[in-house]
Amino acid sequence: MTTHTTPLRLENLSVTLPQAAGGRVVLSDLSLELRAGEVLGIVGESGSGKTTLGLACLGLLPQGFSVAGDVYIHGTTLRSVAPGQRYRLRGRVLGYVPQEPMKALNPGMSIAAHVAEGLPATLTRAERAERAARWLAAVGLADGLSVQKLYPHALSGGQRQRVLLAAALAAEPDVLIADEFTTALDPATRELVVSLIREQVQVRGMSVVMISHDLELVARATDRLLVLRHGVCVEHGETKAVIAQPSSPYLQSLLALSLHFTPRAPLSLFPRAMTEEALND
Ligand SMILES: Nc1ncnc2c1ncn2[C@@H]1O[C@H](COP(=O)(O)OP(=O)(O)OP(=O)(O)O)[C@@H](O)[C@H]1O
Repeated sequence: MTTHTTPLRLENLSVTLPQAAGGRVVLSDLSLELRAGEVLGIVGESGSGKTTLGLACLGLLPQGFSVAGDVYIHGTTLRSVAPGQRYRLRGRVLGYVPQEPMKALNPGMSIAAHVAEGLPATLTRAERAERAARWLAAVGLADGLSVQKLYPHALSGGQRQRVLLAAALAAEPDVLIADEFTTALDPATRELVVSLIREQVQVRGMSVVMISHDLELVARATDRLLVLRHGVCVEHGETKAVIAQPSSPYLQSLLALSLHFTPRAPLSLFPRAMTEEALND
């Protein structure tokens, strides 16, 4: 979609659980704007409302959840799009990498079919296969063409997570909502997929909502940070500034827990006594 409007805007968004599930407010009066080419990190403890926020942006909250306020996609409120039509936004406009790769893939669909789902209908069969293979390779599934023939059961959790990311990125979305998309990945693969996302941000101006428990990752991969607690925004601002000077006691304690153990410099594998320098002393 070629447009100069704001890709994603939330205006006083609140979400309440169905009465049968307790009728509790799980997201409270949230407003934000995500510009083209911007990466927004969402952090907060388990149950703070991160996934609910992602699903609300996609218009995919389960039936019975009530929503107050508005989600605007390129200036159009989701309210004006019938629930049955919202899937049309998936792919080229909104990309989604859900939190649970095991549940998100259809066991009866090949990997090729998953990646092809969000691609433009105008592409030929060969073009689809080529694009799918390219993106599967880009996320580190080296032999993209062979992977396409497989079914989800044949893949590990980390491979499934990468299939979901490849499927979302292959459609070249304006906004990518990635919910805990690195949990099953080893550190090298995590770096690979994060730099792939950053590349799409720079090259195409893709906007990203990055939901994660990994504060260290969010601190270096996002431009802006929003911290949720019990569904309420307790901190929101430029990532570097927020991390350097957190104003809420909650973020201060999260940072103390998450960053305290991160080594500031690579650790030497050997004690000084065993190094060449020490031997030559
Ligand atoms: N389908 C549902 N039925 C009942 N309660 C729900 C449902 N989905 C979410 N909730 C509740 O809404 C609150 C927010 O849940 P949400 O999944 O958004 O949290 P989260 O921050 O993403 O957590 P996590 O980090 O564990 O994924 C939680 O208290 C959760 O129990």
